[in-house]
Amino acid sequence: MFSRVLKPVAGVAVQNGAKNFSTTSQKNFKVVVAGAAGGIGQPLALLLKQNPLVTRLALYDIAPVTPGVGVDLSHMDTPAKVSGHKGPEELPAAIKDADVVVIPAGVPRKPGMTRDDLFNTNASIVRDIAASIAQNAPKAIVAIITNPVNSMVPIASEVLKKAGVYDPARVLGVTTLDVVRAAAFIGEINGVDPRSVTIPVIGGHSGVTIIPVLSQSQPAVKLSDQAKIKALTERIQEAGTEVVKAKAGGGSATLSMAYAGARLTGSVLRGLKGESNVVECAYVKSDLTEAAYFANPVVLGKNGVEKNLGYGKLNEFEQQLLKAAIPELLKNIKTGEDFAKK
Ligand SMILES: NC(=O)C1=CN([C@@H]2O[C@H](COP(=O)(O)OP(=O)(O)OC[C@H]3O[C@@H](n4cnc5c(N)ncnc54)[C@H](O)[C@@H]3O)[C@@H](O)[C@H]2O)C=CC1
Ligand SMILES: O=C([O-])CC(=O)C(=O)O
Repeated sequence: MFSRVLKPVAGVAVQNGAKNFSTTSQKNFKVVVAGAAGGIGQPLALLLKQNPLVTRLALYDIAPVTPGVGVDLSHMDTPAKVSGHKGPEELPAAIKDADVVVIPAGVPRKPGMTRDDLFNTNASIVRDIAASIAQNAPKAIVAIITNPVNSMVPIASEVLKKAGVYDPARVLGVTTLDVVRAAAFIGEINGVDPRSVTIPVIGGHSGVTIIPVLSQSQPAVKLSDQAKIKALTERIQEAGTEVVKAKAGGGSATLSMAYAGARLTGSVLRGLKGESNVVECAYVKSDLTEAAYFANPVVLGKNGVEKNLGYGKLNEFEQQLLKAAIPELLKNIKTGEDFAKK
């Protein structure tokens, strides 16, 4: 069951979950990457192949190269057994008995597009993968990278609900890249190792729904005036677009996303293994605000989301950001739910 949602607490610290992969694995985990041949999928698989908690790594994609990506990774001298699965007929075998399914399947943005512009293509991709999870690994933790995340998580949740296997503690939208970026930028400003920065980013994963809670940064952000805080906030909100523009038609963030996805997956596995105090921001089923799904720090445990830590105290500027985010989130969630209910 989804754990009770706690009242927002002040000054929530977000651990840098990827830093310490355990070397004494107490359990063997099967992880599936759905969309494994893509810009995110391949480096994500490369990173997961190095995680000692992963003993089976199943790569799924519709691209013909997928089995070859599997063969390539299988030559690495790390324990995880790799399998490659190509096309919908091989989806059930890929998903079967998975502990975690990470989904970066779907199209990325090109300059001038919003994440919402990806909805029409990506909605059915996520729906079909979720349907296979319902049949073949109903207890798996599902981590959705595919955009628009704000709408894809409601789609997967509705599909699992229809199949009678929905557990809100097991469906996460991956917002880790927002946290990673916020820490990178703050590290640069403060002149410290970004891995020593803890910063919650709450709300969702697009434009105004991305709310970096800079007032809770540890260490405090060394910016003197509000105009600079506003500019940093906007940079974090638009960081995805910064990459899309820089790649000039060649796609969106892939390598930093693979890093962030491997960190989130590693944290999910550490929670499943029974490690305590594993905290990450993720976009989850929520009753903290009007929005039925909301991102903020959560504790990951043996059944997925063990505890929702809330979003703590927001200053006046951050409260305004939250106010701006909610209508957009409500719209994105409705779009996803309406699609899934069709
Ligand atoms: N949550 C986040 O922070 C981020 C999300 N993204 C999103 O991740 C998604 C993937 O991005 P990239 O890897 O750059 O795209 P990509 O185009 O390089 O790779 C996508 C892969 O999905 C595969 N695919 C397409 N339809 C499929 C299906 N029905 N079943 C299985 N696989 C299928 C393609 O064959 C391709 O290999 C995009 O929607 C992008 O917007 C990207 C960056 C950050
Ligand atoms: O911006 C995009 O389209 C990809 C993405 O979600 C990100 O980089 O945050």
